Amino acid sequence: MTTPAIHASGLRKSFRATDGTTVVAVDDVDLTIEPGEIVAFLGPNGAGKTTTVDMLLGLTAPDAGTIEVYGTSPAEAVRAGRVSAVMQTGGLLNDFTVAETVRAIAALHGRPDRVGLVLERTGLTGLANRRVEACSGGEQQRLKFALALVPDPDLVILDEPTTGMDVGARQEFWQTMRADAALGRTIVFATHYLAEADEFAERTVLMNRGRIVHDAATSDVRAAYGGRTLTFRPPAEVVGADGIDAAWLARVRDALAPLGISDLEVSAASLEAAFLALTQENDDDLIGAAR
Ligand SMILES: Nc1ncnc2c1ncn2[C@@H]1O[C@H](COP(=O)(O)OP(=O)(O)OP(=O)(O)O)[C@@H](O)[C@H]1O
Repeated sequence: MTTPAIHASGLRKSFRATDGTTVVAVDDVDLTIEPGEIVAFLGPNGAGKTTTVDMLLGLTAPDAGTIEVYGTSPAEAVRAGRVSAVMQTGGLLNDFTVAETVRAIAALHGRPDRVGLVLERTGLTGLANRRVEACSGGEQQRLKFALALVPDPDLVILDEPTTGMDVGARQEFWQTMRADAALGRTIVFATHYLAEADEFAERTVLMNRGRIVHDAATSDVRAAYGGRTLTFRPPAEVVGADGIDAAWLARVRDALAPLGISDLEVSAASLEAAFLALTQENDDDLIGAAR
């Protein structure tokens, strides 16, 4: 049996808020991730994604529960170079160039041989001599990803890596990630963006209020909860500038009526519908935050 990349059981973490109340950030989370999986942690603000990621990386100690990363403690796995992270904020020195940054981290890891390769993998070779402060937000995140790849880790954990990027930069970032994941690395990422889970992750772990409310193949999440909506493509000749020809739609409704179908709506099934359904079951109040 292979050792799981991550095996966490009964994880709990609470914080004391400034008003003296206790916030349960992570509440009894069990999670096993096998080597080679690509997993999205999806959830609204405050769901507990970052706290979970911090515990997986050994940055925060759980109040209760156990975590093993490749059969050892998270801190040991990080020290051994088996796990790397791309965090939301900070971590880069503005005065360094891209290449100097990668060289400095490679020296720390004793892997100067990896500099050229990781620059190339992350599409940064052409920007090697650009100062960090002159790089766009997307380029800086790619640089962080390059740094994470220096020790050639088995597992990369990314905490909302594309926050603040425009659509183009996000796509570029994920293209880089996708190319790397194809080489067999295990990837776990936290995101607010449903589209990112949908496009990139084979498995989606949906968190809300510190708990895992759903954990399944991303396609199953959609099928189970968003799949109630019927969609189809009408023939081109009935679609005009104002939408679908009303008479044609009426014929469709008449044809479906004998099948017991009513209130037919033409709208795309989406992971968003699944997400809203799942978090609604868990807590109505947080739906606004998820949008
Ligand atoms: N250091 C801390 N002190 C007090 N409360 C905290 C601390 N860290 C997290 N929390 C609280 O724990 C809960 C979970 O936060 P966490 O950052 O893990 O959620 P998240 O899903 O990553 O949210 P976001 O998407 O907004 O980053 C929130 O209510 C947050 O306010």
